[in-house]
Amino acid sequence: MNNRMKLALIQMDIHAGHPDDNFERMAPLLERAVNEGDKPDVIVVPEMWNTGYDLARIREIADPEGARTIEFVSSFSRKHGVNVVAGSVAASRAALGGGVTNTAYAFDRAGGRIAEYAKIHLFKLMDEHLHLEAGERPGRFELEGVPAGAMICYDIRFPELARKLALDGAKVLFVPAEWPHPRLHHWRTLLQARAIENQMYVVACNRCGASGDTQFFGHSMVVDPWGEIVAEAGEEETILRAEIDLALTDEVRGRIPVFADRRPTLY
Ligand SMILES: O=C(O)CCC(=O)C(=O)O
Repeated sequence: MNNRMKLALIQMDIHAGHPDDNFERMAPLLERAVNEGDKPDVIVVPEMWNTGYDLARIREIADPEGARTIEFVSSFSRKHGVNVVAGSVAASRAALGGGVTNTAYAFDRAGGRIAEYAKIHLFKLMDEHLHLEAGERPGRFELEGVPAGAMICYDIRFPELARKLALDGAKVLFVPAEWPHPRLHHWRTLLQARAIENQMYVVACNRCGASGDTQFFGHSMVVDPWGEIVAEAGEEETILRAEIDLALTDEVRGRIPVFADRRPTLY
């Protein structure tokens, strides 16, 4: 992959409460991502794409131990030799007495699972805390030698978590989301802020469409370490493509030495 990384972000609609439908929708979108245009190095998909936010039925419809998702995405990655940051899915856990986590996975080109992290901050405005179990570990991983991190949706409101991932070396932050109207300005501003303050790429894949009264605006985005928007989708279902140059992270970190200038003993 050298320093360049080709990205394909699948900004898809999700049918809340219907995992079979969502697996059926995801399959052709993944195929399009690798077969149309330049083959990407990394595909990224949104948050909770298997179930959507049918939280009242989440224990019933979640993927037991993430097994279906793992098999589905891993075999796709292996077949096409592509990395996939597999968004997040609702996964039920026998170890949590059937409790459900909002879990992100990543797979390498050989289909190997290289990351697993569950959303740490549950979003009370949508009652997540009443139905889901919170994750306990940050999502730091390596993607073909590139230090990376993942933060799911609401987690991006917590700059300490992004900073921790950056201090642990992350140069690219992947953000799977289901971020709705009317908070488009929060979404765009927070993604740019996390990129600027941590001098890293932010690759954010949001869903589009509607669930009940909630409208999701899409606007999946790739932001560079200088805070410039490299690519941004509109509100429709689409595959957003971008190519990033990871050398820019070191260059920007050299230009304004934020990490060297930190004074953590004071805060
Ligand atoms: O923080 C927000 O405004 C949106 C968060 C959200 O929708 C989520 O975490 O699912």
